[in-house]
Amino acid sequence: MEHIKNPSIYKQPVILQSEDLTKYILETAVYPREPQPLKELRDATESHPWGFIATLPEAGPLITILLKLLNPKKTIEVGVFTGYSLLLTALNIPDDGKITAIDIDRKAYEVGLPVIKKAGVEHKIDFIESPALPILDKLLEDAANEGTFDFAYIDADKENYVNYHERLIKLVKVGGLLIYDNTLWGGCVAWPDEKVPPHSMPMRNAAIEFNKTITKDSRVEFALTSVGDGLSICRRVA
Ligand SMILES: C[S@@+](CC[C@H](N)C(=O)[O-])C[C@H]1O[C@@H](n2cnc3c(N)ncnc32)[C@H](O)[C@@H]1O
Ligand SMILES: O=c1cc(-c2ccc(O)cc2)oc2c(O)c(O)ccc12
Repeated sequence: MEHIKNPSIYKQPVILQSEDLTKYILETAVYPREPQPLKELRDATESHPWGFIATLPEAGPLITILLKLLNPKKTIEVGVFTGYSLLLTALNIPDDGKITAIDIDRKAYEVGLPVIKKAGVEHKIDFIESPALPILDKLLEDAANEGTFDFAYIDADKENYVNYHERLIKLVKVGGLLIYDNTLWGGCVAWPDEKVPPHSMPMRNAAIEFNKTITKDSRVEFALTSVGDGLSICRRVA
């Protein structure tokens, strides 16, 4: 992750503003039911200097239920890192389901890859090492790709969420889901500017802009949930 210069400044408060409540949820309802491969991948990620940017395990059960309901055959992920959300998806789609997984950092993906292989789901994954926008644009050059994805998970550079949405809304079918992570940015979205640490401003402002854009977007139903670091769940309706 050479593009982020100082990891410590990115650490943020927990969304629930209560360490106790977060601990309660994790210990009561998340860790006891977390599939072993996901636990292993989380352990492998702990030694990574950027380990804290992985999708929070609190988000796992909700995403799992949505995937089970949707039973997606064709999915796309923007922002893989070591693969927590990727493995979660791979474990919860059918055996012939496919995930196009895009990230600029193959090294981080390789941290989780042995766990993904051991879990027997690597055959579902097509990992592409690249910035995501040109890949999405390339997919859209072929009209046959429009409306073919059942599910998209977006957890990359927050400043590009609006740009990802404009492309993914065309790639995901009507009835399909798009889930965006970090859309409450540690709660900072609700704070006055002067309370927000300067290093948090760009991503906090990007989250505010994204939430405003999606609220106005009549092509989706939209639930902004305080799960994990804020999960925006969008269902394409038009
Ligand atoms: C927060 S992490 C993803 C976490 C992942 N979903 C998980 O569960 O561990 C963000 C990832 O986005 C990637 N990224 C940043 N900018 C990107 C871009 N323009 N295109 C593709 N990936 C990008 C980073 O390399 C990083 O691995
Ligand atoms: O602290 C972060 C930083 C990111 C991040 C920064 C720059 C990029 O190009 C991509 C991602 O992402 C995070 C994240 O997804 C998270 O759940 C917590 C913290 C951070």
